[in-house]
Amino acid sequence: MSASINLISEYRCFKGTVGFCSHQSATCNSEMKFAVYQPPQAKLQPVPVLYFLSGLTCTEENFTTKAGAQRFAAEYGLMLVAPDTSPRNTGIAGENDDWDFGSGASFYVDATEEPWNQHYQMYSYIVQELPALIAEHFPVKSDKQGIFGHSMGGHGALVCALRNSEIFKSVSALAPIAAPMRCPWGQKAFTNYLGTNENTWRNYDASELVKAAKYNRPILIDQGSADKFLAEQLLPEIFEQACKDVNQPLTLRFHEGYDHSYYFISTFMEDHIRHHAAALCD
Ligand SMILES: N[C@@H](CCC(=O)N[C@@H](CSC=O)C(=O)NCC(=O)O)C(=O)O
Repeated sequence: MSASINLISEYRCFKGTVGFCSHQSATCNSEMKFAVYQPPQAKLQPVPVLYFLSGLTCTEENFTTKAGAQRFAAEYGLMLVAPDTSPRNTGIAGENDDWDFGSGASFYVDATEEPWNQHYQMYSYIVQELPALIAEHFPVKSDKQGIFGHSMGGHGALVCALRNSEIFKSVSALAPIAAPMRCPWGQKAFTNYLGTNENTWRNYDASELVKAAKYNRPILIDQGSADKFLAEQLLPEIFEQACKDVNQPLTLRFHEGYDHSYYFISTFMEDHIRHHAAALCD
C-alpha cells in the first residue's frame, strides 16, 4: 500500500537538496518527521542511503544543521536520512516530563509496556517502515543501506545493524551508549519501555547482541576522551571486549579532549561517511 509524505521545507545544499518531511506512521500510530539530504547524483540514478539516528533531546534538525554531513554525502553520492528520535504529542501522560525518557528519548526500541507500546515502536519504524517509505519516494538503492548514530542514536544504529545485517550493510557510531543494560540511561528506558525482565533487554543491547550477531563487517566507533557521559553512560570498553571475544572487527578510536557535542561529531563526520561509502558505493 502506498504511503504519502508531506514536504515541509526544502533547501539547496552542495548541489543537492535538504528536505524536511512529515508523514503518518502506521507503526508508531502518530505523525513522524525526518530530514533527507538528496545528493546531486540522485538526480541521475538511484544512490545508496545512510540513516543517522540522533541522541537524547534531538529532533531531525540537530544532525541536519550541525553535523556538516552534506558536503561529504554529496562527494560520495550518498542519500542521508535523519529521523526524529521519538513520536511526539501522543497524549501519553508524562511524555514531556523527562529529557532522557519519552519525547526525544525513544531508545529505538519497540515498547511492550503500557502506555508507551501504543506509539513507541521506533525499532520497527527504523528497520521497516522508514526504509520502505524512503524507497517509495526517493531514488535509492534499497540493497545499499547503512546506519550510524550518536549517543542514544549510536546505540540504536548498532542494535539495528547487528539484528539486521542483511538490511544494513554498514554501521558506525559516535559516542554510542554501548552497553545500555549497564548504565542509568538504558536501565531507566528499558524498565519503562520493556518491563523488568532483563532477558528482553538483551535484544536492545549491542554488547549482548554482538556475541551472537556474526555481523562480519567492520564497525567504526569514535569517542571523545573529555565526554562527560563516557564513564557512567557510554561504556565503550564493554562493547570492545564483547567484540574481541567473538572476533567482531571493530575500530574504536579515542580522541583526546573531545566532548559529547556536535563539534566532536562534525570533526569526525568525513571519516564516518567514508566508512559507509566504502561498503555501499561501487
Ligand atoms: N540536557 C542534557 C544534554 C543532552 C545532550 O547532550 N544531548 C545530546 C545527545 S546525549 C545522548 O543521547 C545531543 O545530541 N544534544 C543535541 C545537540 O544539538 O547537542 C544535559 O543537560 O546534560
